[in-house]
Amino acid sequence: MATFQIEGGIPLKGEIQPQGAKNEALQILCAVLLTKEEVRIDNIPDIVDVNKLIDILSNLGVKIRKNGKGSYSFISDDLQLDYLESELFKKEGSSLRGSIMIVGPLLARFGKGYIPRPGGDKIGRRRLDTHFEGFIKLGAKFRYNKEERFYGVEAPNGLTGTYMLLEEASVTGTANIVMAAVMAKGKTTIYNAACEPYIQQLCSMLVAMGARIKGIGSNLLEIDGVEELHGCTHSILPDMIEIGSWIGLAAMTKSEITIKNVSWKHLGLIPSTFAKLGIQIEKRGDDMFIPAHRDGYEVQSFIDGSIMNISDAPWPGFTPDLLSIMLVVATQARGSVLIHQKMFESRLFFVDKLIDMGAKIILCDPHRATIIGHDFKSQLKATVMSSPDIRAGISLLIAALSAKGTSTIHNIEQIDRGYENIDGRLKALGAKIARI
Ligand SMILES: CC(=O)N[C@H]1[C@@H](OP(=O)(O)OP(=O)(O)OC[C@H]2O[C@@H](n3ccc(=O)[nH]c3=O)[C@H](O)[C@@H]2O)O[C@H](CO)[C@@H](O)[C@@H]1O
Ligand SMILES: C=C(OP(=O)(O)O)C(=O)O
Repeated sequence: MATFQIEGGIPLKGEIQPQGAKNEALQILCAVLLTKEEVRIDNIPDIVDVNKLIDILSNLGVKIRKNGKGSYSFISDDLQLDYLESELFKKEGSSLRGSIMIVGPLLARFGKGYIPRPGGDKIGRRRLDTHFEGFIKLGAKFRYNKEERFYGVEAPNGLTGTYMLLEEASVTGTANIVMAAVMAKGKTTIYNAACEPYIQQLCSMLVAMGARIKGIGSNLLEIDGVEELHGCTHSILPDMIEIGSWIGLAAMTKSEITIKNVSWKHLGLIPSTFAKLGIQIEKRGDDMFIPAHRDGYEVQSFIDGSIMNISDAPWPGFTPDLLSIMLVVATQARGSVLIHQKMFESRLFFVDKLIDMGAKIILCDPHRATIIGHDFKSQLKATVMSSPDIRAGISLLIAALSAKGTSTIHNIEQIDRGYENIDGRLKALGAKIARI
């Protein structure tokens, strides 16, 4: 278990280039299984979850060539499907959430797909019903081994397009079903599809490979199945959750930071939601400038004067992955705010650690926390903590960077799952952080 030691209270300054998006990379990497031709992907982040998925692809027999930093080519012309029934796959497949998205492409191309219960953050129940109900609608037979928690779908005679209304707009569920449907016979209509930028990117990549998809960007996708898909090149967007993390970090540590090439048009409600906490964000071309908030930042009020409430919703709503960061930033705001995490059940328990550090937080229930900001009149105090999940981890790191004294964060593997060389990049901005 690795650990960070952080000396807090030092304002940072400089430029940061956001990494390629973790959650887009996980979808795009699975899509390489849909063709025997070469697929080149650029801007792949060098993070634990993505590297684990690349290892899974390699063990499946995908030929992988590194072209340079963040750029790989993949050829899936001779896959070893036996690997899917191996003990190694049970271990590797269950170590991240993104592995679930190999099932759709394998089902589409080879008529079978298997997966152990995938890992990822332990932030509440993470059902897979949407994925498997979609595959069943396309004609697959489903089985689940409860003992081994191993899922399987098979369709030896291929899949057939149909209409489906998803129970939830699941992100990985939509990606999986789309990838299964692109080579099904006939037309598939998916209503209540997730439509966030990374799903749009996946669909655009599939179109570049020869798929026929209408409605990209909306929650109604219409897919006309094709016989086969071809190679393509694809570049991954900057990671909007990482961009949000840098905004939060800049505000809470009173740092002046420029985030380069953020791809503004894909950020949705992220900038305006930080503005609700009074955080100033300046658009400079495609860069984002965060001034040093030397006089703090003030929570805005609703028109009727009621207490500010920040909550999540499926895209184009505000992403649940940034609520932990909003919460920590609110601990130093001027004013009070209610953070309501609607989508996940156990993502707010990390506030105990912030309360230990002196933050004023009432955890109302597992979904809601009220934060009474200190307005920097009282600095958080350094402490020893452990990172329970990726976004709580980065939030604790932000708290530690703003706190008085030296903090220790254990279990930083959780942060490494999704943030590339976070300590190196923080040091380049002037932070005092050591990996021990
Ligand atoms: C690898 C990956 O891409 N992970 C992301 C993906 O996870 P993932 O695809 O696993 O998440 P889902 O979209 O399936 O669901 C997330 C949570 O929201 C709930 N839910 C979802 C849709 C809905 O309409 N109503 C609803 O309540 C689900 O029950 C679940 O608790 O999307 C999540 C939601 O943006 C992000 O937090 C994860 O970072
Ligand atoms: C919840 C997240 O990741 P995963 O779905 O991979 O657990 C996240 O990225 O915040």
